[in-house]
Amino acid sequence: MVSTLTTSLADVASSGATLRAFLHGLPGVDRVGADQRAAMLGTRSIKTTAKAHAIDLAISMVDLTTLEGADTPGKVRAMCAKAAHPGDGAPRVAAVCVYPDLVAVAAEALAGSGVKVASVATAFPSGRSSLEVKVSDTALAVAAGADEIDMVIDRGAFLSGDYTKVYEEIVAVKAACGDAHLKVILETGELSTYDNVRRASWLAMLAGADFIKTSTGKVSPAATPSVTLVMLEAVRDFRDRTGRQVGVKPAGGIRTTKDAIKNLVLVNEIAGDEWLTPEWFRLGASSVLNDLLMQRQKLATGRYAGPDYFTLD
Ligand SMILES: O=C[C@H](O)COP(=O)(O)O
Repeated sequence: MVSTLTTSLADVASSGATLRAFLHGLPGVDRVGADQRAAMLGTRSIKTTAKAHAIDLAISMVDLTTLEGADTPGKVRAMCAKAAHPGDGAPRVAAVCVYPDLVAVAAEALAGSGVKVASVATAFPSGRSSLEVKVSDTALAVAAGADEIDMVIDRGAFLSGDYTKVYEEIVAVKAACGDAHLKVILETGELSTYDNVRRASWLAMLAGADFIKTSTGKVSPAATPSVTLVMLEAVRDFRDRTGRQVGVKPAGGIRTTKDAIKNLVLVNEIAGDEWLTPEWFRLGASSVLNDLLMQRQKLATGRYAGPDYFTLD
């Protein structure tokens, strides 16, 4: 059954018309219902023992990120040291995410640590360049040691209905990734509607995304609970239909332990606990790790450490 459906989905992209018909044939998202459900799940409280486990799980899912024009090799090395050994027995994070020119620095600093090197690519964050440049950006990052590539979709093409262009770019970038995993950033803050978030999620998955990611962190709103919910529904439904599991990465604006735990509740309730591992769920964030470490220490000792105890990101 699954293979028949997979085959029919493969045909979906055989022409622009069939792709459009498929994406516009997806059920519409009930915006009010999605907002209410996300808000309701965000109020769930968890017991202290479960909280300690949730904090460590969240730390292990962090893609510790720096994407600033002012980034230096020194800053990236310091981040990598913290990513691999956050301190006080906390688990290592999932990945360090940097611009392509800093991949080699991160790869050297993280060698043997188990922490992956992720690189944004494809003319991040706007995606406004030729396909040739995007593919080369990707190939260079992979050659420098990236284990994971975070590409952006062409939002202009998507919003003007040129789904084939978006699809073909993802397929080409996926090919340039080789063994590296591909995360496809939808930039949901520019997609206007939840229906578009659902369509872009399916488009990325059909084209071969290993992960779908909400945002670049450069556009607001970024990873709202509602868009994460819509994307979790999409990966759940995609797996039901094809048998292939795709990961989810909310990114941008996730700053506190509360934000992180709300995301874990969403994953558990919407996609299911098979997504509750760093293999299938990531939190893209520049500063949440410090708060997770502070709350972790508070739970263990009953008090907060001084403000200079944790290195600043
Ligand atoms: O992918 C991650 C984002 O770029 C980080 O955004 P943030 O600085 O809001 O945590």
